[in-house]
Amino acid sequence: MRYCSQIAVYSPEPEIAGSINAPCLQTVFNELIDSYIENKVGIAENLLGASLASSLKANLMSLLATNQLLPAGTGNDSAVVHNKLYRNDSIYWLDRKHNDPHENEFFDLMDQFVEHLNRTCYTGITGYEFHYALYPTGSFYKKHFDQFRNDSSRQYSMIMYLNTDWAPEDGGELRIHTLDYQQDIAPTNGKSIFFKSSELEHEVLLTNRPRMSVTGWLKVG
Ligand SMILES: O=C(O)CCC(=O)C(=O)O
Ligand SMILES: [Fe+2]
Repeated sequence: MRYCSQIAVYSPEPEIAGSINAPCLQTVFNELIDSYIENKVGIAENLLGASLASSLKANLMSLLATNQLLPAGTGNDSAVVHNKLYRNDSIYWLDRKHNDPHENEFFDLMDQFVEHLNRTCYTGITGYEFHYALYPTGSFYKKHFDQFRNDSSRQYSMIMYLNTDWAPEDGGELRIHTLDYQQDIAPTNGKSIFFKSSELEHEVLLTNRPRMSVTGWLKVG
């Protein structure tokens, strides 16, 4: 029995025939989901894998070099506000239309994760959106929730870090706030984070080094 979003569901784990990676991927998917159920924030170390993490990081570096990153805003389409005192990262949306093999590999992985999540937790996710994010040295993102007040389509937040050799003095931790405790998570390479977008208030602490990630939301409706 597995509890997702306060709903108890039976979660059979059938073998997926024909894919040699399937059992291994399912283990990582379950690591992310089970740690989310236990601690409100799910963490898995090897969802992306070193090769995909390094390719996505190379994409992000090249977007930076060609001035394609845009200042991130807060709020959604109708009311995006750019307030550098609140957040000062830069972003670029991933899209299958780019025909980039690494972005497509990433989307294939997310499709499998969503399929697994919907099958084992009846979450009813119907879409997603993901962007690259670069936090330059000295940047941060103040305390916030990811679900918009005027739009509840964002159900789960996912963040995947692309930072090799991250040291404690580099800062840039993801700080999770709950009523009972505060948890700081270092943005180390390949680590994936998963939590409910309406539930957890969080922030990105000041980073002392450029900090890279892919961040996104699993959506309904
Ligand atoms: O990069 C992180 O650790 C968190 C980013 C975040 O909170 C967001 O983009 O909404
Ligand atoms: Fe956030």
